Amino acid sequence: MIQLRDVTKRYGAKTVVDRLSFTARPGQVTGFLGPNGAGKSTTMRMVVGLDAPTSGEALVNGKRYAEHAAPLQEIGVLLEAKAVHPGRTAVSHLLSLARTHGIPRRRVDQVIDMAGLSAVAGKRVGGFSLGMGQRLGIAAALLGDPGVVMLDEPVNGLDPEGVLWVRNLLAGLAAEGRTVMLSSHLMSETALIADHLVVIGRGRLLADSGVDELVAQFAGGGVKVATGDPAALRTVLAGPGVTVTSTAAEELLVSGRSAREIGLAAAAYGVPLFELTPQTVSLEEAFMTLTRDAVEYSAGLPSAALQEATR
Ligand SMILES: Nc1ncnc2c1ncn2[C@@H]1O[C@H](COP(=O)(O)OP(=O)(O)OP(=O)(O)O)[C@@H](O)[C@H]1O
Repeated sequence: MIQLRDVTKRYGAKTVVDRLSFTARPGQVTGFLGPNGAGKSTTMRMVVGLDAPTSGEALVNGKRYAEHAAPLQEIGVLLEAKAVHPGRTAVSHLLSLARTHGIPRRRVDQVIDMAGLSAVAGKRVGGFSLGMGQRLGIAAALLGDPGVVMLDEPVNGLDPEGVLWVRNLLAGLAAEGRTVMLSSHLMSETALIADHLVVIGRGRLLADSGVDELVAQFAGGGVKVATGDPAALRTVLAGPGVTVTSTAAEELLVSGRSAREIGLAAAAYGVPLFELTPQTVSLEEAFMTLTRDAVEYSAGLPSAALQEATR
């Protein structure tokens, strides 16, 4: 489990993480989302003790990272811009990591296999593509067979096959009861991988809920109904909490009734329907709505953040 409790991080006068609290739970993949500069990497660095919170605490399985006797066996991480000596081979890199943490050689072979790196295990890392480098980083994160896995932008630079591989791998790790957290700035992609989403903007928590709930929250766009008799349907549906607007000659937009309720009411009164479509917004639209005031720079008009910074 990863727990953030009221964590604030300031660099000089700039608050990068602002009283952030959330929990990434075992058995789930938690997507950690936010636009560029939202504070995701800083938060992850605090979880593994690479940065210290100004206030609050970041805990891994109930303890601060440094308090664990064998942290690599507790939490495996992939952080951006991970330094691997380019002259080393994949296997020598993993072996040296394993040796310093008392991990047996056979585990190195296992993670090389899991990461699909067997064919290039003896090749120098300097010649690796971005995707192979990501796979090596993920292999290193899994080396200690940790109960918690935290990956910063793991699908960055991966081709579709690589993205699918990460998705299956993380789902498998969560199914084994591990805590899995990954960061991204792409909500639609993350929603396919994650069960739970934590969204931040300018260091603040904007959403912390299941993927389905978050989608439902933003899907409140009503139901589009096409009918041969709009006037009759309006009469049939009229009632408290129901709003009906006309969008075209034979088309209505209904709020306050589900597609099922509308269909049943129309059938009961013999009103013909040609279409019944719940209006949903795309996840990317939902994400932009959520983070609109929290992006550091947006195309065209300066965002609130930029105006503040230049004030
Ligand atoms: N050491 C530092 N000193 C000063 N400011 C910093 C430092 N590290 C990060 N920041 C600032 O903190 C903010 C959050 O950065 P962070 O890298 O955590 O965001 P992020 O959500 O991971 O963004 P991205 O998706 O672009 O990687 C940015 O404005 C960044 O410039």
